[in-house]
Amino acid sequence: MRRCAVFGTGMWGTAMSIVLADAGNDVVMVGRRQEQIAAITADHENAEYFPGVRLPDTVRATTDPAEALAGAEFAYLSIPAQTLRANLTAWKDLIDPDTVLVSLMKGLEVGTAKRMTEVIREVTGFGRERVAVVSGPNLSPEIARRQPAASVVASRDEDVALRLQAATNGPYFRTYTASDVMGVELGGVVKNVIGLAVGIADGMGFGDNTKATLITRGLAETARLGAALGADPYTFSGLAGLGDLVATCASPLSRNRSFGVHLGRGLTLEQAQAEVKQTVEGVKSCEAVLELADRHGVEMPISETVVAIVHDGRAPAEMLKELMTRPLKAERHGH
Ligand SMILES: NC(=O)C1=CN([C@@H]2O[C@H](COP(=O)(O)OP(=O)(O)OC[C@H]3O[C@@H](n4cnc5c(N)ncnc54)[C@H](O)[C@@H]3O)[C@@H](O)[C@H]2O)C=CC1
Ligand SMILES: O=C(CO)COP(=O)(O)O
Repeated sequence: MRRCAVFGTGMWGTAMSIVLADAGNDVVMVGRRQEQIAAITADHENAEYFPGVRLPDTVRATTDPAEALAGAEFAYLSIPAQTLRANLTAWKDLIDPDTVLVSLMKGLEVGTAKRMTEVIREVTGFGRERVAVVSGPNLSPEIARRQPAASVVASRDEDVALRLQAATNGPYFRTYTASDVMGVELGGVVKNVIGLAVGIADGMGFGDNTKATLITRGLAETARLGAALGADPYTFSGLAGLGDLVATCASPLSRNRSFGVHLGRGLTLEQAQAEVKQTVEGVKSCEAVLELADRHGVEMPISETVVAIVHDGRAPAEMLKELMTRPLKAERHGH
């Protein structure tokens, strides 16, 4: 039986562990809190996140990264993006020479604006055949309850993508391979920022026309950034682009969208943070997205609006007015 390590015992690490076990893998989760780890192994439940959802018997947990990594074919990383560099620096010498690192994260590193696979390669020195990403419309509460969904497994190495597809595909989780690692990652990162924007609009009391406009123009600015960086534009109409954007912007289960709703209703950043306790990647990553856009001369007006509201304390109503009164232009693909 194939061994998979999953770093992170939060919502997505737990849901992916269920997927991997149901797909026939032996799964070892790595967490930090002893009592949570013990409960996952003994009670087969991660009650903090998914009470009543039974984890398969082939899932166990440890606080010891070396134990989880021993013999692991794939190590999935599901921790907050801003903690990846420090954690991986501590773990890298424990990784077997054949293990492939798989990012499940949807954030950019603040300060460097690097994607997670870039951070992984920089910290470990691994070649591209040892790094991959999984991303798609995968709200963890639905996946943990085994509702059907699909996702993209991307690696620059075709053999790795196929092996990862085989390992990750299961009865209710259908995986598609891709080679456009950058596009798949950018889709997952920027959809969180657009999810915040849609949430803000919702919190301000606007309806579906406003939200559809933000989703569509949000996808346009995502694709514009991707094209400038060298990603495949078609990736953004796939599961890791449009698919994830729709799931996030439509669902009350999305933390990014919910966070936006609080801001739209007039809560401050701190008040919204107190309401949404789990990782909300868009809050930090939106600044890094803009940095990347600036570096490449790409206009991202919705992301700019989100940064202004989230980080500069600008009023949502004032920012919306600015967004609506930008210079008029033609709607063309890639613009
Ligand atoms: N929840 C979801 O539906 C999905 C989440 N993701 C991505 O997965 C990543 C993780 O998100 P979630 O599991 O939802 O977040 P979460 O907040 O539920 O869990 C985060 C986990 O990381 C751990 N953690 C926090 N700080 C840490 C640190 N400094 N060092 C080591 N571990 C630390 C926490 O203890 C927790 O186990 C994010 O990048 C998110 O965008 C991707 C797809 C779906
Ligand atoms: O990435 C996700 C769904 O694909 C989860 O979105 P949130 O992080 O906004 O909850």
